[in-house]
Amino acid sequence: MTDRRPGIVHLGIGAFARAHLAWYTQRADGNRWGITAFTGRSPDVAEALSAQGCRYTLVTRAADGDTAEVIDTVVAARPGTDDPAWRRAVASADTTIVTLTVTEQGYRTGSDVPARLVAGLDARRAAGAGRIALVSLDNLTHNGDVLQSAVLDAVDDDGLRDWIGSNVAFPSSMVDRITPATTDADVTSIADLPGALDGDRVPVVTEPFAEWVLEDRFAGIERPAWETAGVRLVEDVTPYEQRKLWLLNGSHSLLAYLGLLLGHETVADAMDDPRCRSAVEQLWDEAAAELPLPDAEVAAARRALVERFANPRIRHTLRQIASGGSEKLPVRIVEVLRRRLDRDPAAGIGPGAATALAAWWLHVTEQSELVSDAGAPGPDSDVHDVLRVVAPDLDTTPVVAAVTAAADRIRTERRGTAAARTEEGAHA
Ligand SMILES: NC(=O)c1ccc[n+]([C@@H]2O[C@H](COP(=O)([O-])OP(=O)(O)OC[C@H]3O[C@@H](n4cnc5c(N)ncnc54)[C@H](O)[C@@H]3O)[C@@H](O)[C@H]2O)c1
Ligand SMILES: O=P(O)(O)OC[C@@H](O)[C@@H](O)[C@H](O)[C@H](O)CO
Repeated sequence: MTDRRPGIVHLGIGAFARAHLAWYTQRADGNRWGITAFTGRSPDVAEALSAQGCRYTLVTRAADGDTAEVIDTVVAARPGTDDPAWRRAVASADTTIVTLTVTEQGYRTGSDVPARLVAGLDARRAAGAGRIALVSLDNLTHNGDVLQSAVLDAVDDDGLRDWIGSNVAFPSSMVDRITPATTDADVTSIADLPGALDGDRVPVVTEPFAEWVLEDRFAGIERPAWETAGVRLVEDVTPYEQRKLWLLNGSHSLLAYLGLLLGHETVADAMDDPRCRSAVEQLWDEAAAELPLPDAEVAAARRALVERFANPRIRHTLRQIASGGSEKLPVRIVEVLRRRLDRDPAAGIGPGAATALAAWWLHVTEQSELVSDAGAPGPDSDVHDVLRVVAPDLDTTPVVAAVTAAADRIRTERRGTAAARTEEGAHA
């Protein structure tokens, strides 16, 4: 039995929530809070976690070695299909926080996430359980506002809409900790690691770095003392989320598409390729020009990213990051470009953004077998089809010319890579 108060309900208990939310909650001083976790789709993680008492090993993987700790903040794990349990958990007076990691798609038209939240909130209103905060931990701009709109769009009862307006807070947050999908090799390799849970089937491997900036919108809502664990509570999360989305996630997407085209498998491999690295630096220069932050802070974030991306022991696969580009590129790349052109229409698209869009175009057309993205244009797409999906307002002659030229350069680099491989093969 746990002595933790089951005050947090989480939807989408994947690797990230277990490396971030659960870890921060374990480190917080004061009352011990627990998480009732629901999977977003497949029940597998809930079943595996339940089979081991919901405890699991968090492996912190630094460039020079691993450390392990057992996380015990998840107090129950349920399949997302268990609707009665979901309603009960959200309606419980113990619960004051609902957190989500449901990917970018979870907020889009066609997702069932908003309706599930509304069902839970309706049960809470009926139970008279009081105020609650819904906290998105997904990589979206103004994720709290996006979540609020998605929830309100799914409500068709005016009384419930009014209740949500008075009783539900939607703080935005910036979350950061590179957490790749756990591999079978990870499961095997932790068996002998001191501090690991015996026989763990669902460990999580993450990097040493962690950051969480959270809007302080919890008036009348109890929450863990996350600030004692290093969480920064702020009035406005905007500059922090822009720093993270435009520098980290933007370059991740660029590395994913360009790196896959040039034959790389992981972020660290791609970062080691001067062609990818110089495109990343160009993209960062373009983002830095639009960021409302002191130069020194941006420079420090860039230095930290070089070190984090180069960690050779974190196998963050480009294929994982490449998924869902049609949802990710508008937020990570196109938003910066739009601001650049608004500020100075003569500036044109920068080389970093042009390379990122060109690489995505070639990814969807020349590597269609790797594409995992329902919103992506098909394998016969031209540059206009690509822009129509991620930047319809930017289908202009200069943008088309720059993206086409960048695509030509990448094709030439690909031919160079293929020729070098053939030659290496001949000499082997
Ligand atoms: N992994 C990271 O490094 C990282 C870092 C920061 C933020 N995030 C955010 O967390 C999200 C999840 O990452 P993860 O590493 O835990 O992935 P994961 O694949 O391990 O887990 C994803 C979870 O989301 C659920 N899900 C996926 N699509 C859904 C949908 N359309 N509707 C409802 N639920 C859905 C899945 O069932 C699963 O429970 C990311 O998309 C991102 O927004 C991840
Ligand atoms: O998790 P996704 O699929 O939204 O994006 C892939 C990565 O860019 C992302 O997970 C980063 O690793 C993460 O945002 C780091 O904090």
